[in-house]
Amino acid sequence: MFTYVTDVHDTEQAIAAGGLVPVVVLQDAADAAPLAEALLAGGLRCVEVTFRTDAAAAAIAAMARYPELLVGAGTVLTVEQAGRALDAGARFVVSPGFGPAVVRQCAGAGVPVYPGAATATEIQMAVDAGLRTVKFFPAEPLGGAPMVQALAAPFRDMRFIPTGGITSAQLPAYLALPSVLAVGGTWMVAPDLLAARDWAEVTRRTAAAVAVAADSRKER
Ligand SMILES: O=C(O)C(=O)C[C@H](O)[C@H](O)COP(=O)(O)O
Repeated sequence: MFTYVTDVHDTEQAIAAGGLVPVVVLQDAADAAPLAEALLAGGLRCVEVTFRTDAAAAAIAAMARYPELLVGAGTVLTVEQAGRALDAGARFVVSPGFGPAVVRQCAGAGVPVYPGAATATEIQMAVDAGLRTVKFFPAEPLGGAPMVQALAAPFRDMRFIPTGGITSAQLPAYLALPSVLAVGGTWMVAPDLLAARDWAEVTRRTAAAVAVAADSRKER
């Protein structure tokens, strides 16, 4: 349980605590507050709001008002987006690939940044940049948990947030790996649920995922 995150280490601990990063695409920032409450009711205290829509910055600002929720920004492709994310109160930043300018900007601001990495070369770029956690994207098409395990072998200090094509069914295989910090995905916050404002179903899927994640961790 945490109420306030002060540095990179605390942020990673907070993300690792639930083992899940719901990846949200919000069309309307007015939905941010009910969504935050639905996730919290499901037992999750972390969310990634993607810059796939114009509502992202306002949604991050609305969710950042919940002190028990760790709110990050996703799909951050440019320094302009990163700046808006940080101004809105994002406490971590995620990108689909490795963007040196975004990584430098976040590191300079002291905000944890998790760039996407799909190959050993990209992981080595993250090592060069002084990072110790990357998003592994797109996880399922790239080979899933066995691929993470294979990549983790030479990168002993690297932690991974596999994301892309994952649902509850694949969660245990990923979370059984000590190198996996958390698993990201949209299945708890699927676009059809958000469009229908079906917050009860978001809470139900979140609670189910939280339970699977907790069980999977016991296997480590
Ligand atoms: O937007 C980004 O920055 C991305 O890198 C892509 C998302 O993480 C995936 O789209 C996750 O979505 P699912 O595969 O539905 O779980």
